[in-house]
Amino acid sequence: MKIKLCGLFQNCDIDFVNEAKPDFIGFVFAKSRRQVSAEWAKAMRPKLSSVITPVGVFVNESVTTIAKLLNEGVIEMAQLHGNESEIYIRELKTRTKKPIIRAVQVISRADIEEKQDTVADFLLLDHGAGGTGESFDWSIVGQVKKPFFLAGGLKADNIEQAIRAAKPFAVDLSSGVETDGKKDRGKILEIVRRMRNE
Ligand SMILES: O=C(O)c1ccccc1N[C@@H]1O[C@H](COP(=O)(O)O)[C@@H](O)[C@H]1O
Repeated sequence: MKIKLCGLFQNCDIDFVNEAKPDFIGFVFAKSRRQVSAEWAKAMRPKLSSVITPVGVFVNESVTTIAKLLNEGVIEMAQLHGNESEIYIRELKTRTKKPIIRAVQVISRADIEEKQDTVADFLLLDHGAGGTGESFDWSIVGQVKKPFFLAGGLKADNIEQAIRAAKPFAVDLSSGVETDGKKDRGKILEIVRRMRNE
C-alpha cells in the first residue's frame, strides 16, 4: 500500500516526512490554510528525500503554472482538485509527460463512473473540496478502472477499515496527521509504520 501525506506547509514538515518516508507528499498551491508558494516549494524541494515523490495540489489553476512547476522539477505529479475538464487535462498532458491525478468528490457511485474514463493517470476519491477531514462511504467504491488514491478523513483508527472496503492504490492523509492544525511528527511516523507493517 502506497501512502501520500498531504499539505506540508512548515519547514519542520519536511524533516518529519524525511524521517517517515511516505511514498508521496503533497504541496497545496490552491487557496487553503495549508497553501504554499511556488518559492517555498522550490526552496524545500532539494531538502526532500529522493525516495519521496512530491505532488502539487491545484484547484482550477492555469495549465501554464502547473506545467512550469512540473517541468522545473519542483513537483513530479499534479493533483487536480477543482472542476478541471477533460479538455483541460488533455492540454496539460501535451505540456508535460508527468502523471496527473484527477480528484473526484464522491457522493454516490455515479460520481466515480462519470470520471473513471478520464485521460488522467490516476483518480483520487475524496469526500469533498479537499482537506476537510471528512470521509465518504467507502463501501460504494467497487471496481474502478484507474488506479486511485483514497482520501478524506483518513486517520490511524479508520485507515485499515478504509483500505479493506475500497482497495485503493494509495491512501492520502492530511488532517489525520495533524494536531491543532499542524503536522504531527508522531502521527506521521505511526501511520507510515502501520502502512509498512513494521
Ligand atoms: O489540504 C488542503 O487544504 C486541500 C485544499 C484544496 C484541495 C485539496 C486539499 N487537500 C487534499 O484533501 C485530501 C485529504 O484531506 P483530509 O485528509 O480529509 O484532510 C487530500 O487529497 C489532499 O491532497
